[in-house]
Amino acid sequence: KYLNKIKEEDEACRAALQSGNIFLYHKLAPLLRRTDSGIYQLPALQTKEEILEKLGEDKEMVKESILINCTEQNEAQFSFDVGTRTSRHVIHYFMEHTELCRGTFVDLRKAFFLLRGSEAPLVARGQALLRWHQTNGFCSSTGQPTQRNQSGSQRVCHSSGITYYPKMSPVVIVLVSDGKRCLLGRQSTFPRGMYSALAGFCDIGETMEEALRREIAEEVGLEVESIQYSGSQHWPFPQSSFMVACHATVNPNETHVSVDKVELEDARWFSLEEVQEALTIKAPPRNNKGEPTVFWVPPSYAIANRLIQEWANLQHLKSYLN
Ligand SMILES: NC(=O)C1=CN([C@@H]2O[C@H](COP(=O)(O)OP(=O)(O)OC[C@H]3O[C@@H](n4cnc5c(N)ncnc54)[C@H](O)[C@@H]3O)[C@@H](O)[C@H]2O)C=CC1
Ligand SMILES: [Mg+2]
Repeated sequence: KYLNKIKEEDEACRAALQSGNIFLYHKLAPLLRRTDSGIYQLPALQTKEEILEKLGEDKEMVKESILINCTEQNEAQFSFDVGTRTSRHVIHYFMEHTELCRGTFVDLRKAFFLLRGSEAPLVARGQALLRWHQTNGFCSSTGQPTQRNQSGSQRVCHSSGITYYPKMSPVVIVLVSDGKRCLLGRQSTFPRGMYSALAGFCDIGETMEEALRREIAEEVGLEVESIQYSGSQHWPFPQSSFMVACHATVNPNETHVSVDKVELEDARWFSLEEVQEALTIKAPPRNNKGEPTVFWVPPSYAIANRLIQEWANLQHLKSYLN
């Protein structure tokens, strides 16, 4: 309820910013802090904190922070990008003096690896909102500048009256099984050796089930028999996707895979043993060019990993019951 109030009411949001927590980014790379015990955290700065005082004449720009969420104690959480409009000397200051807040700006993919628990989705959400504001400054109907509300939950073109809201693209991600094996594929842009569940963007007007059946037919030429919903995830790469994750089965007598080579470099069936081995790999061994040398699957922060883990667990349960 409080979150909704500060999202909608500019005055309440300005007040919340005074005592709220701010997470810093530099050109969309979040600031992480390494604790003495070697754990990485997302430092929550306060408006009055020394590092923000250093914004000097740009200090007013902290008001451009975007509301991300609020804690259970009703502390508002904001994201602020020091690398976009702040003047050059301030950016210099941040890049030179990040040790002041004992942190460094790191690429979001790396941050996903380093952070634990709820901080990874929070940092992704903060970045997604900053990115949306940075790329939606103009109305696509009139070409006029759009104005944000204080929280950043929307932008309005006062000339056309159009209100724009932060956007996500729905994607269906599916782990196909024939009862004994599961189907994984890789795009040529994936790191070497990494295979994942098949995914695809939903077309406008499609249901999730229709998108799933179409994607599996297009990418590997298989006909899905049954679908089971597993979970969902906001995915910030390369832009905000809303990942809907499902398990699906195919007829065990109709498992011939015909790979669409435009979309995928390879797709094939994997046994439980192969999958189990891959799930134990935290960091794949690499050759002297730095390329992974074994079959591995996406890390635990990706919903693909959860699908694969669930499938392996189910196979275990089935073999136990037999
Ligand atoms: N979180 C996870 O575990 C995983 C996430 N993913 C994500 O799923 C997404 C979709 O997977 P793909 O196989 O690449 O999709 P895809 O099979 O639909 O193919 C991508 C193509 O779809 C078209 N397209 C249609 N609508 C689009 C839109 N709104 N945005 C961008 N392209 C659009 C483009 O031509 C693009 O080249 C990717 O962004 C990928 O990062 C993929 C695998 C695992
Ligand atoms: Mg795809």
